[in-house]
Amino acid sequence: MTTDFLVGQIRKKESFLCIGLDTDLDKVPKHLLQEEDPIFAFNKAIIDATHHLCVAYKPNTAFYEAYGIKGWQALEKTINYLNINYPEIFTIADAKRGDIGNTSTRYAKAFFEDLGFDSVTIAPYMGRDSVEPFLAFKDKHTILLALTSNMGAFDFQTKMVDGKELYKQVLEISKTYENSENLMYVVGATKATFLTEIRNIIPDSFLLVPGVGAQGGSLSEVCKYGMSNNVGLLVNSSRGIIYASDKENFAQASAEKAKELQQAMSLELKKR
Ligand SMILES: O=C(O)c1cc(=O)[nH]c(=O)n1[C@@H]1O[C@H](COP(=O)(O)O)[C@@H](O)[C@H]1O
Repeated sequence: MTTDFLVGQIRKKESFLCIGLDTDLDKVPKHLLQEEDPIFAFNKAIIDATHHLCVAYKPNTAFYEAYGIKGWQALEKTINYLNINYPEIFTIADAKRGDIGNTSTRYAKAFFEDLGFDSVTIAPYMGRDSVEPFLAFKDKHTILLALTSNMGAFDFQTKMVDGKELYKQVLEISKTYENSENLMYVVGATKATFLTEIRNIIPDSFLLVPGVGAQGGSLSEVCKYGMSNNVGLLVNSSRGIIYASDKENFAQASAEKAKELQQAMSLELKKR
């Protein structure tokens, strides 16, 4: 998917919501556990109830890998279901990969070619040759961790390196990578005030912003400091939406939570 198409969808739906499909069988409604594939049954119900309110879905692969082959099959069914039924949706494999070039090429094939995701999250720690194999795929997006939402972000990401915070070095150096136009970045919603300086370095890049909802980040702060001329934001909520209820009406309840965020996003878009 091109970035222009994504921006068009954001304008049309008045939403830059990404719903995180962090599907955990300890948290899904009990009646689904009798289904042949409870993970897919849960995801399908959530997707059917919420697709008009969001522009992206982000399955975090940990939640699928945790169930072995069955989990991986559920992930494959989920991405196929999205690509066939809702091709206008931007899909993110939240896998946080990155390795020596030869290995990164195989990860890129796995997520972009075999599974058919539009994007994948990547850890930048191994540098240029670990990221460029992902960037080589046309109309696919590589979402580099810049400043993450967790407390551990302060262990390394904000440390000074050559007179500049490490996360700023990640932003600046990654701009020199081949096909860097295919880069997006992760910035946690809990770090919203950092967004002004981040936007000075990458004024137009899309940011995946997790951390509203369960982690306490503020949507209005993220928009105030992070919105660009082309919106440039995909704001993710996982638990805050998908576990709104553990009863039969769980999908409807998740749609209500998604609608609350979509309406707040619509207001933010109108402010600009
Ligand atoms: O890459 C991510 O998506 C990510 C980066 C980050 O800095 N913080 C973060 O929470 N995430 C992911 O975003 C999702 C947040 O989930 P909730 O806190 O339930 O909304 C999880 O899948 C996290 O793994």
